Amino acid sequence: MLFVKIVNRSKHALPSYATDGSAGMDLRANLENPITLKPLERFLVPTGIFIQLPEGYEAQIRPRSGLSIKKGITLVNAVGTIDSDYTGEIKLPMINLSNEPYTIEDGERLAQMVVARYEKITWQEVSILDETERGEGGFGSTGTK
Ligand SMILES: O=c1ccn([C@H]2C[C@H](O)[C@@H](COP(=O)(O)OP(=O)(O)OP(=O)(O)O)O2)c(=O)[nH]1
Ligand SMILES: [Mg+2]
Repeated sequence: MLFVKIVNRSKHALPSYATDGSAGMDLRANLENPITLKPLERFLVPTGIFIQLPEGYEAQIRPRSGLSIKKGITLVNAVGTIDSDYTGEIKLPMINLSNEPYTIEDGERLAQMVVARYEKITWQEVSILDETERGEGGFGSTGTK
């Protein structure tokens, strides 16, 4: 069990796992007034949540699949990274990829947060890399279907 400090300045309950097996906790908009995004409009939505991750951990902010496929509402940065030393408010850079306006309501679940360990590396500079089965092949090198 990993304990993580959180300050909740939102009007909403702490983010929580929806089911025992959920990887992410849903994050809610914390808004004074609803925000309407026109097609292709972006807005940095506040959550009112501030967290302090232990060193060696990050939080990944990921889109919600339902909202993205049904409404075209997603994160403009694809996956957000919350650094362990970031103690500011978690914000959600949302974009409307549909061709209709979309109104974000206060308390709406817009994204999900997954806490993950990461490795810090030290470069070992070499002039040539080891041979592998794939080598430099990528971008469809194994076939298209
Ligand atoms: O979706 C996001 C992405 C980032 N952040 C916060 C936490 C993160 O630690 C900080 C910086 O994020 P990032 O490194 O992605 O942004 P940057 O554009 O490189 O800004 P900086 O120069 O502050 O690192 O912004 C969010 O609240 N939401
Ligand atoms: Mg950065």
